Amino acid sequence: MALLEVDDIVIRFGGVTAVAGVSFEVAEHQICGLIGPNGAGKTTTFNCISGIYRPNSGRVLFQGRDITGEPRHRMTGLGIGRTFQNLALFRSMTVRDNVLAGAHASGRSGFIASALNLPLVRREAQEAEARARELLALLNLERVAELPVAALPFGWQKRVEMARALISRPKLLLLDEPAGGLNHGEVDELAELLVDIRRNFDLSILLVEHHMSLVMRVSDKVAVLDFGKKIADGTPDEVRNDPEVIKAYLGAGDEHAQAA
Ligand SMILES: Nc1ncnc2c1ncn2[C@@H]1O[C@H](COP(=O)(O)OP(=O)(O)OP(=O)(O)O)[C@@H](O)[C@H]1O
Repeated sequence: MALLEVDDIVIRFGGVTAVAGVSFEVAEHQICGLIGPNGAGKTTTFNCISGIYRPNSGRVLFQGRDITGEPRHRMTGLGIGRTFQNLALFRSMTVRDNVLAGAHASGRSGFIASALNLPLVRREAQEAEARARELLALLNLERVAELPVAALPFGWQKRVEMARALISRPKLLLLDEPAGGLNHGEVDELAELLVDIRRNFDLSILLVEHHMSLVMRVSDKVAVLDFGKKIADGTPDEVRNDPEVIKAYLGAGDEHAQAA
C-alpha cells in the first residue's frame, strides 16, 4: 500500500483549472520529487495534500485513509509534517524553542492536563526535550541552539524548520522548495541532509522543488506536472529522458531546459 495516494485531483480557481486530474503515489520510505515548469500546478497540488485547499474532485489518501479536505491543523496529528517556502518560524525565539514548538502541535495532553502539570505532561515535555537535542545534533544546530532564529543565516533557518517538522515524528515530510534561496554549497549540504533524514527516520519525503539537480540527486522517483496535468512519473533517469518532459522544459525556456 502506498503511504500517500493522490487520486485524480482537480482544483479550480474561478475559470482557471490549476490541477486537472493529477494522480501519483509516494511509497513508504521513498523520496519523491514533484517538478514542472512555472505555473504547472505543483504548489496547488502540495497545498491540497497539506490541507490548505480542498480539491473540487478527487481524493487524497494517507496510509489508506481518506484525508481529502482535512484542515491543516490536523495534519501533524495524522503524521504529516511540512516546511514552508518562506519559513514560518518564531524569529525572536531561540532555535531550541522553535524546535520544541513543533512538539506541542502533536502532544497528547490537553489544556487542562497542561494547566495542572500532570505526570503525562511532564513526561511528554521530557521526551520532547530529548528529541529536540537529538534533532539539533543531527541537523548540526547544537552550537546555535540558544540563539534567536533571526540571528541565523537563511540556510540555517531552513534547517531549524526541518527540525521543527521532524520533532512530531511525521511519516510523511512535505518540503516546499527547500533549496530556494540557498547557495551552491548549501544545496549540496541539503542533499546530504535529506538522504540522512530518510536513513535516520522511518519516513517518506515529498519535495516540490525548482532546483533540478537536487531533485534528480536525492529522489527515488519524480512526478512531472505541466499545465495542471501529470506528464511523466518514474525514476530520475526515466524522467530526464522522457520526450514529453524535455518538450515541456524546452517550451519553458533555456534555463529550465538546461536544468532538466
Ligand atoms: N489562488 C489562486 N487563484 C487563481 N489562480 C491561481 C491561484 N493559485 C494558483 N493559480 C494558478 O494556477 C496555476 C498553477 O499554479 P501553481 O502555483 O500551482 O503552479 P506551480 O507549478 O507551483 O508554479 P511555480 O513553479 O511558478 O510556483 C497557475 O496558472 C496559477 O496562476
